[in-house]
Amino acid sequence: MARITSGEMKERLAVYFIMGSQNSERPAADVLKEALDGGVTLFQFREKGQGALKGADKEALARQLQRLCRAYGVPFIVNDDVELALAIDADGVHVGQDDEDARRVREKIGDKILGVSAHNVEEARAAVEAGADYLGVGPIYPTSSKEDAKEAQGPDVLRRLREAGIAIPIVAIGGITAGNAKTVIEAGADGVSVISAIASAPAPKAAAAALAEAVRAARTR
Ligand SMILES: C=C1C=NC(C(F)(F)F)=NC1=N
Ligand SMILES: [Mg+2]
Repeated sequence: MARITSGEMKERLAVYFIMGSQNSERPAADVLKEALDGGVTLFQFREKGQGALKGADKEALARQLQRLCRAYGVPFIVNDDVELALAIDADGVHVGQDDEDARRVREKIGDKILGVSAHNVEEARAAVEAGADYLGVGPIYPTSSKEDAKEAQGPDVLRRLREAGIAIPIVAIGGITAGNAKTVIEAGADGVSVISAIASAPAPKAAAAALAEAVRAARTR
């Protein structure tokens, strides 16, 4: 398997759903199935926070959600936990600035997808050097999904990265909804990533479809 191309990565980043067992009262698999039916293009298993599963329980949930994604042809990304990603042959990993060094992770995962969080031009450049396939940039807006989130940066951080010549696929994260997705795409993001906009929605399928439509409409400008 070769490295994902930049073009395919940008397509996959259109509607990037992220969740774990702590993001919904409902079983994660039920929410994920609805999100996949609604058209999410990429999924990240992020098992964090108060009450997060560990060890065998975490791996069992990961495998269950991975099977669902495989049935829909949607790549399955694991947040933080590189060893879990390798153990279950996930399609990729996402690491933040305080996780394992991106260069080391690239060495461990070979051609799998590598996503890196970046908050500024310096971190973005370092992630590109380390072999990232995409950057997660944000929080763009205030978020309720990440306990230790940094200050919301607004869409301008995306413009600053593009003006600095950062051409790598970028997904915006943090407080994104169907109502503000167009703004972040116009500011330079290739797609949007969400937790609560889908996981906390009364109808996750409709929420995913609305996000997909907002991103599609914004791209055709
Ligand atoms: C902290 C994070 C920042 N960005 C992303 C992603 F959207 F995947 F790029 N995932 C995370 N877990
Ligand atoms: Mg992390």
